[in-house]
Amino acid sequence: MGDSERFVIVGAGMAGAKGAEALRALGFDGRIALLGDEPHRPYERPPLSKDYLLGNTGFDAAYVHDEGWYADNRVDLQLQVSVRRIDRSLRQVELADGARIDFDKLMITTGAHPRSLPVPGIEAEGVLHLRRVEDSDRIKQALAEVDRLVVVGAGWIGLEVAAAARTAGVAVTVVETAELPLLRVLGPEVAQVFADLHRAHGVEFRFGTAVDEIRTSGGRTTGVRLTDGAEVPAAAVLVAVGVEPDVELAQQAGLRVQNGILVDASLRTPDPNIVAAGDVANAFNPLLGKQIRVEHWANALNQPATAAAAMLGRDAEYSELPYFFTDQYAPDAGGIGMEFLGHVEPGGYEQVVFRGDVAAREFIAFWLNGGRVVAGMNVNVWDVQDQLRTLITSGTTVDTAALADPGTPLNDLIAR
Ligand SMILES: Cc1cc2nc3c(=O)[nH]c(=O)nc-3n(C[C@H](O)[C@H](O)[C@H](O)COP(=O)(O)OP(=O)(O)OC[C@H]3O[C@@H](n4cnc5c(N)ncnc54)[C@H](O)[C@@H]3O)c2cc1C
Repeated sequence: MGDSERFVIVGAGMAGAKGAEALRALGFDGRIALLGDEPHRPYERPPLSKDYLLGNTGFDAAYVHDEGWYADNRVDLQLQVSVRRIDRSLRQVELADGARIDFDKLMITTGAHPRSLPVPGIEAEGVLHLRRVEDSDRIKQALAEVDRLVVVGAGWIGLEVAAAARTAGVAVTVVETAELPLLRVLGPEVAQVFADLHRAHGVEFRFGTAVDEIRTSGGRTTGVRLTDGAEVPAAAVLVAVGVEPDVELAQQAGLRVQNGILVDASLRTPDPNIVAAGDVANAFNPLLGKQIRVEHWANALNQPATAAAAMLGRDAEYSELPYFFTDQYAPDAGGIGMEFLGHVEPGGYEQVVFRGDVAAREFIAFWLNGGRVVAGMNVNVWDVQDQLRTLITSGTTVDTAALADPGTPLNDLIAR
């Protein structure tokens, strides 16, 4: 490893910034170029659907590093720079303007973008998506102007924006093809908790139906028509139907792509000079024993350290359980803060056990498979993540009555 080596990171979001940080923390002394197509230095996206959207925090609070950090750490941060090609044989990336940058090792952290909806009217003014700070600003402005927001998709982002809109006094209709919000990720038992939460705050759900057409007048949206024939008038429509990983560069470079860039547990692609991390990476997780692409903040925070180690030729594996958090409505207004740890497949668990008061939204839910806890979610209950992690990774067969009993410390359930 010489001083003249140049490592390039494509994608200046959370994972890219953490990748640069990890390289320096691991002692890499060569050149680092961090290339991003947004006009801002790397920032965190969770506030964009929560406190930033609500105006409770400014954009400054979202930056991953302060402005001076990049120069202090000799990270050549290049913004508004779009990489259009990776040339593996020459070990160069080509920018949109044709300029080329050599690399010895490359980390791809291009993230993901919102999935579009293939319906007429999708291009109309007032149809919104949410990924970047500019999107959040547009939604904030819409919430100040419209009486009703239609949210298409009852996933995490759709629900968080629904909560922000209700908090801002805007009427909300959520359209969802499934029969409950978050059904695919949580299953019906816990999905019901989120349906109840939002109904209690005045959200109207249209389940079991999809958007057929976005209605427009003079190029502006006037609402949606649903596949069941119903119409919902609204001057703003948020399309929140999931994201797609930004894999084009990898695909064009001949790397293996399948729901993200396929990488091993060390986050290596089959090309020894290229690794991937964050939302774009479909990595083998040794704890789960399978490939998984995780679209969550903690993954973008932690995975790059393993990718950086791989760039430096060191042995490291990323074997964290997926972790996710959300905040919906203020805690003093009957809202929830929750953390989720583990992984549940649709239909891939046998039972959900609740501990605590579900009606009061203060509980822990445990998903069990084969008598073992495979995932857990603490809702308005804190400081249990370490115990949950140990419970899941220990593979202990648990007594469900004791699991449901708040009087039994979680640690007592873990086989020693
Ligand atoms: C509104 C919102 C709320 C969220 N809330 C939560 C939450 O509450 N909890 C949670 O766990 N997770 C949450 N997430 C998910 C979390 O933010 C993501 O997992 C995380 O941002 C992924 O980071 P990343 O660096 O992998 O990708 P990104 O953040 O997408 O960054 C990738 C960057 O690469 C750039 N890029 C792409 N292609 C190129 C190219 N060819 N050339 C140059 N640059 C390129 C992109 O423009 C982008 O800036 C939320 C996400 C959003 C959008």
